[in-house]
Amino acid sequence: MEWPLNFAVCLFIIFLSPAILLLLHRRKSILKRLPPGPPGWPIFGNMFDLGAMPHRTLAGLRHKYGDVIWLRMGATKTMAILSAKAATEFFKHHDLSFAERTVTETMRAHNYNQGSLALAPYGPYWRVLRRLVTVDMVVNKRINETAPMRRKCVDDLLLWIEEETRKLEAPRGLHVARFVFLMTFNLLGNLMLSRDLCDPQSKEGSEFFAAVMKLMEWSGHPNMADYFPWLRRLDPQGLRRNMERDLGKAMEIASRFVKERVKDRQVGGENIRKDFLDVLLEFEGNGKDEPAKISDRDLNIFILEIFLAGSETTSGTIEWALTELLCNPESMIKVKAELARVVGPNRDVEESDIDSLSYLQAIVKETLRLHPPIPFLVPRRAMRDTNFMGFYIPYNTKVLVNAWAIGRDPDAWDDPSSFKPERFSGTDCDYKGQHYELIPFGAGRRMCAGVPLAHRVLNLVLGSLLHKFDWEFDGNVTRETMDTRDKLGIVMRKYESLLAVPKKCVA
Ligand code: HEM
Repeated sequence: MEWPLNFAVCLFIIFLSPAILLLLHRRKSILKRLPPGPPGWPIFGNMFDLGAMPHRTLAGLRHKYGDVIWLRMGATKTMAILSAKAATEFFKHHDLSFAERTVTETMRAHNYNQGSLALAPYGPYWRVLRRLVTVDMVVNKRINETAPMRRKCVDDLLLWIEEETRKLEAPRGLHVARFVFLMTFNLLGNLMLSRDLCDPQSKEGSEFFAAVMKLMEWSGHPNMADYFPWLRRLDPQGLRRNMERDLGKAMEIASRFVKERVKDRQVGGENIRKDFLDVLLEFEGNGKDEPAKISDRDLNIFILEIFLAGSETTSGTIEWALTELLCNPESMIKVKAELARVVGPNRDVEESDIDSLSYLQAIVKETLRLHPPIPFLVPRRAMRDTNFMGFYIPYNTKVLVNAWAIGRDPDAWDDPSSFKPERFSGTDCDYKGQHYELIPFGAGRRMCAGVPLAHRVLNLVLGSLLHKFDWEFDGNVTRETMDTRDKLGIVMRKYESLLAVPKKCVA
């Protein structure tokens, strides 16, 4: 009996094993299925398919390919996430697998990416900096202590606007975002270094401002070397060279600020003030899995980082909020009525008012929903091969989370393209990283570290501009003819800067 049994087993193995192998192979290739996406060109892939507004083009591709799509940008593998559902899956279940950043070629100048919190590899150094920012710098207690300083920066802003208006013979539109940008620069300068940087008297301040503007310019340019790594040495557009030069200058100025401070601390003791720079200088790590001190080079990089992260993003948001309010006068009337009721005519808006200004907060949320300043967040990168929503995402894939498309996802929002701050009334939906349909600050481990600060600054500045002035369109512009296109550089801005006419409110 034994022989026929063995024979049967052998037959079974001979005939069935190819079938089993075939099945296993098919299963493996199903598991290795990449997300769908547009076919692309030889060598260049989809590089030329996305145009000047990639956030909009990609949002449009969702109808054809679905919530998650695959792109080949030159030699770079890229996954784009286009819906609130896919973003929820990404941040809830796969945040760790994608906790690394993709670093562009320009940001490797002077090894910036190694010292930067936003770009640092996901590891002990990132953890130290992140803790310093979220626990020691922008924690509510510390922000409360610095509220008077922010109020002063906003007072300066209102004064600059008044003075500028007075200089004009006839009422003409002002480039509002430029003033807000300068104010934000001073505000961050005071938090970080306890000094105004856009003070006409400060030579170093204006040099520093000019250098940071250059960094923004170089880092916002699309760079061929990011798509074809073998072009890195050639640097065909010269962007890396420009960045090396201007980043070098900016770091040099930052290092002067640091040296001055170290001297001050030696003379005046350590308790004269406590700004972000003091926190960094006082840091003492265990020297094992974290550095014992923050190195001089990393200090300089960190200082720059705060300006890069916080200035354009804030001023761009205020510009969009004012634009939307001018185009939606019913919302303008409502928010001014709220300010009149809560703050009244005889005093300025304070940060302590923000909790009572729910319509103002809804306007900020609605502005960030429609116009997230960093529409693809800061791109992530797969730390390992990952199975994401049934697709195989190989190690090192770059991930673009399209916050712009997600904020306009018709499955998550009613009438998604309309500006309707009322949609937030009676809901707890906000941008603090728990509601994946609203992620202008990202979500998960690498979410914006400055949210508590940005939340206050945006509401305080917008509330103050609206409380102090009535705003009108410039010249012949109407809500129908107002230009509402956007353009993408280091952040997404209004294509044409808003020019608006301020008229001082009469009490
Ligand atoms: C309107 C204002 C702002 C917006 C819209 C914004 C948005 C963002 C976004 C989208 C990210 C990437 C998040 C992700 O990848 O999931 C980010 C990261 C970051 N932001 Fe902001 N930001 C703003 C203001 C600020 C301010 C004022 C600061 C400074 C205190 C700041 C500091 C940072 C830092 C340090 C990171 C990197 C976090 C990390 O990689 O761990 N941001 N921000």
